[in-house]
Amino acid sequence: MIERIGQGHLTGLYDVAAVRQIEQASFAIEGDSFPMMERAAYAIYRHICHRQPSTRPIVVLAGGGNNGGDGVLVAVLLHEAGFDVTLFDAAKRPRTGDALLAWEKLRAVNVPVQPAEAFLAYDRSAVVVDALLGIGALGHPSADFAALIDHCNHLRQSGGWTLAVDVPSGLNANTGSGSTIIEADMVVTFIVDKIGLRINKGPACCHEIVIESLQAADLDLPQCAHFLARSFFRTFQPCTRYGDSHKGTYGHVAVLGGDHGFGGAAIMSSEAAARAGAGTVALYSRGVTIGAALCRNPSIMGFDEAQGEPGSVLRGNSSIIVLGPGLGRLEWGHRLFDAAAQLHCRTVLDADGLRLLASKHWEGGELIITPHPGEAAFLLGISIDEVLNDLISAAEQLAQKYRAVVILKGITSVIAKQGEVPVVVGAPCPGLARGGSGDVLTGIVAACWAYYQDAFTAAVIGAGWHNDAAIKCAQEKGDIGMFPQELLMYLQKS
Ligand SMILES: NC(=O)C1=CN([C@@H]2O[C@H](COP(=O)(O)OP(=O)(O)OC[C@H]3O[C@@H](n4cnc5c(N)ncnc54)[C@H](OP(=O)(O)O)[C@@H]3O)[C@@H](O)[C@H]2O)[C@@H](O)CC1
Ligand SMILES: Nc1ncnc2c1ncn2[C@@H]1O[C@H](COP(=O)(O)OP(=O)(O)O)[C@@H](O)[C@H]1O
Ligand SMILES: [K+]
Repeated sequence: MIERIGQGHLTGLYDVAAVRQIEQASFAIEGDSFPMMERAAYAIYRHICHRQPSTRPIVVLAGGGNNGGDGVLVAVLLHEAGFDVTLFDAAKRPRTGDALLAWEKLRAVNVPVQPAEAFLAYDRSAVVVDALLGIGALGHPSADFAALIDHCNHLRQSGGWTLAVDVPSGLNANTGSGSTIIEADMVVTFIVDKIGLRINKGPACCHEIVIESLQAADLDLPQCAHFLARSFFRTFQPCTRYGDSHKGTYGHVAVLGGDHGFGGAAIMSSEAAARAGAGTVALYSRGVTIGAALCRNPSIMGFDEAQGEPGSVLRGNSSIIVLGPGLGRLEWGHRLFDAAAQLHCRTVLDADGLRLLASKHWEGGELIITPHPGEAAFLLGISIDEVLNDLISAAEQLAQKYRAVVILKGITSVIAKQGEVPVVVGAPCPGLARGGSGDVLTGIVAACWAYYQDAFTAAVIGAGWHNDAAIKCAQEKGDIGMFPQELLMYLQKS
């Protein structure tokens, strides 16, 4: 189902081990490894000519490995083309292999070279080519490399432009983690798209990613995940409606929650379900919350405890329940959680619902759970760092442990289900980094579930749609100016 909806928009994300396998196969076929480094350098050179054809000076930061070797060859090409290029040499030991061959070429054409430390005093507005560390980096950058990275980021803040070769230095290409990382306007990554560029801190450091396959061998290796690019939503409008339809066609969403003090969460979730196209939406909450919800959105149905049991807000077994936003962890929340489980309906579980899930056994309907890394750590009994250092595995473990479809939320979100390749969706949107964004997500996902029926499809489309609408909203209102519920007005903007 996902493949059908993705229609070629789902691309593979690979880890370093896979890249190394492809690399070795390619070298064996070609009988030499240096031509691939030359193709890598030429690809970078082309992108610089295309994107920065100005007379700005160009700085190449080159480490001692093959990532640095790429940078060295880029410097040669730029120098020969008449650019004002200086290479800062950060190698700590004599180069070997292809990196040495590259260095010999550089020496033959007299590219200006300075020691890496001199870069720390460099203050011109330049194009910086980051070729310090690539997929061979181990652990955090050494202190001297971290200083170079910090200075590069400082220059960028003052008007510079940074292109990262293969991977922004300091970013772990497998986990997307790192302490001091190059912020790259453009990352030209080689052979395949790498998982670390798309999760955790990766997306915030890679403002644009270009993949250059370098004519590498075409091996059929397992992907860590698929990536659903934002461009998907340029041509795909989720939850479109049909002429031959009625409200029942688009399903019923029942939001249970909104204890005293947290009513807004349940209101936002129900409003999101309605705006994302659910045929009917009901809210079961405290009386005061119902009053406020109906003032904002009279199209939803509101029921408080005095009017009956939680089950009274359902419309048959096909209803989708949202449980968690504003649920609280007091007796009221516990009771609602237990009552919701008894209803055996498909359930989107978030926030306090997840905290209760960790301590109670869920015997209710099929689940989509939407933890952020803190909640994921709690659910798995591990630390947040352990979750962040392997988001894909954390999402997969959650899917297995709770027999659920999982949306592990973050700057990008990882969607996992047992037996499926996980999908990464989204792009950075700092405007979403505020209370309520997750509540809005639950409502959108519930409406998608009612529409698409398949939980994994609903989770992928719902999470991507939420992110896409938020980015459009932020473009008009600004990251500080946007409220989570306002993104709902952008669910249908192209
Ligand atoms: N795949 C391909 O087919 C192609 C690959 N290509 C390119 O090769 C790149 C991979 O090259 P690679 O394997 O030489 O590793 P690389 O990233 O340069 O790192 C090793 C160097 O970093 C250093 N170093 C490590 N950790 C460090 C730390 N924490 N802090 C500081 N320093 C640290 C380490 O130093 P050492 O430990 O030796 O002192 C050594 O000098 C790949 O990303 C792509 O750009 C292209 O040519 C196209 C074809
Ligand atoms: N910087 C960011 N870039 C992109 N998405 C973000 C960012 N910060 C938060 N989000 C998204 O916003 C939502 C936040 O959810 P959550 O932390 O549960 O918020 P709350 O519980 O307060 O509603 C998630 O969907 C997450 O993916
Ligand atoms: K790099």
